[in-house]
Amino acid sequence: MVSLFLALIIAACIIFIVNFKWRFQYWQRKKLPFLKPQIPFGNFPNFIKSKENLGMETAHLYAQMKKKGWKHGGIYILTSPIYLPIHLDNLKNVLEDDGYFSDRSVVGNPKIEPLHAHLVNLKGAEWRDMRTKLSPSFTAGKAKMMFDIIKQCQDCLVKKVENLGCVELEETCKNFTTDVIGCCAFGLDCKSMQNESSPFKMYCHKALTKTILSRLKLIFFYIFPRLELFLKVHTIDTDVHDFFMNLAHEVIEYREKNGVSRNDFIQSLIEMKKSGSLTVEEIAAHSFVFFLAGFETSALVMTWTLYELAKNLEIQERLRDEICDVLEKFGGQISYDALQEMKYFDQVLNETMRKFPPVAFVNRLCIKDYKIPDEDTVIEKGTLVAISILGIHRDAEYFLDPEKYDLGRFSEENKKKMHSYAYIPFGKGPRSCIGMRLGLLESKIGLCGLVRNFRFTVNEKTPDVMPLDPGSLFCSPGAPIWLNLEKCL
Ligand code: HEM
Repeated sequence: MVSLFLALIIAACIIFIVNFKWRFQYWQRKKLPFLKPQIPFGNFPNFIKSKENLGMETAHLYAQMKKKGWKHGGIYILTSPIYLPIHLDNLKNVLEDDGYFSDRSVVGNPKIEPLHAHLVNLKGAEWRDMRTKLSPSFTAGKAKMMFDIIKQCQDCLVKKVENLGCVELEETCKNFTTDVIGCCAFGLDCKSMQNESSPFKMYCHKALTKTILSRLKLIFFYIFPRLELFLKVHTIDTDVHDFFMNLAHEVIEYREKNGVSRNDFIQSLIEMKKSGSLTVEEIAAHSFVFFLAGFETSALVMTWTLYELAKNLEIQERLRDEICDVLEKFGGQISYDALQEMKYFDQVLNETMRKFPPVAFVNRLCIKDYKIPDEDTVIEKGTLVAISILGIHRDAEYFLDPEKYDLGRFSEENKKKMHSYAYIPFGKGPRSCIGMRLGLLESKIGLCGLVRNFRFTVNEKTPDVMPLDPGSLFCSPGAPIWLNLEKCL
């Protein structure tokens, strides 16, 4: 009996290993160079064991392939094959080729939870129609209209920190971007946003808090999307889902009943509803994506910028001088036009997003068999594709001494020489970031208020070397960044 049991266990182990070995030969069978995977984690052992940030682990894989001189290669997450383009031409083919790679592999199904029916998740024709409908809400003119609302949030931010002496950056910047989203995307009153314990802030926090179990669930259904639909899996807590849905319903009803109109994002969606092109549920979903896609990204741009400015005091001084000089020309008032004149500021933001792209990698799903030009390999329908933005941004071929924070890379002259795919913090091609202008504007307004008013230095509580957070899907700091701040006279 015991020996039968033992034989069964041994047989199960053999089947398990053979199965893995067979699956891990996928790229070999496809004649694509590949990095050796590890049973059972594939090429992401550290991310799955929560020891490394996903974006950073992908960047390491990119660097290994680059070192071997490959133009592209195959990797695996668990047993799922992922195609990783390295050469910028291969990358361009994926990002521009709308007919083969127009979808993302995402977790969260609109048929199960309507709040997921937003641009990041939508696929195929549904995505294309929605992108066309929403694009007019993200023009420079629309961003400009939101300037005053964001400026009020900036005033609150400056007030909040002025007597602190020392701040933890990420939390401070996230508070600001939550205020911006509350006001612009959900039409909340700026005053209500000053309340630290507002239900909006509480639910935003809850929506983003990920337990180990929920992270594993995300990875699992990211790899097996069909199972997610089959099992009708919920990825947003019901109370969070209901809160954001009800909030959108209430704001729309209030504005429609009382004839209230404001220069915010939700207003342009309400106008679309009036013409019959959006439903209330869709408005809720798009406001929600403003939060999901815009909150952490913009907060990270601010966080890493202030961190680098505190470490590079000359750059900080020069930036402050530019801000003060330009504002003097504009009567001391921060305005949309004044911000456009701050060219050194743009260099600072660009270099921050080069070194710390908030979205460190993007993914695509191959929707039709794709033959790689001039090669025998066919990327099969259903294959995941990863683009390592962090890997490209820290590639010494495009950015010499990539760890250095060097604004010269983004001088007018050097920008002209840069390959257009070597710097892609907002992605590229038809699915690139629709909120780019808003994200930049929001970060610039927040930073402008802080740098104009305070001198920042690194506090001793901040570690010398800053890792990335292994628990975050973004390029987030792995430890609290504390800065001292001193009021500028
Ligand atoms: C500085 C801040 C931001 C950065 C660095 C950033 C970066 C990105 C990146 C890398 C993508 C993926 C592009 C791709 O897959 O090729 C993306 C997509 C997206 N972003 Fe942003 N983003 C920022 C701010 C915002 C804001 C404020 C919004 C507000 C609405 C937003 C909304 C979106 C949406 C809706 C998508 C999906 C677009 C589509 O699939 O059609 N982002 N963003």
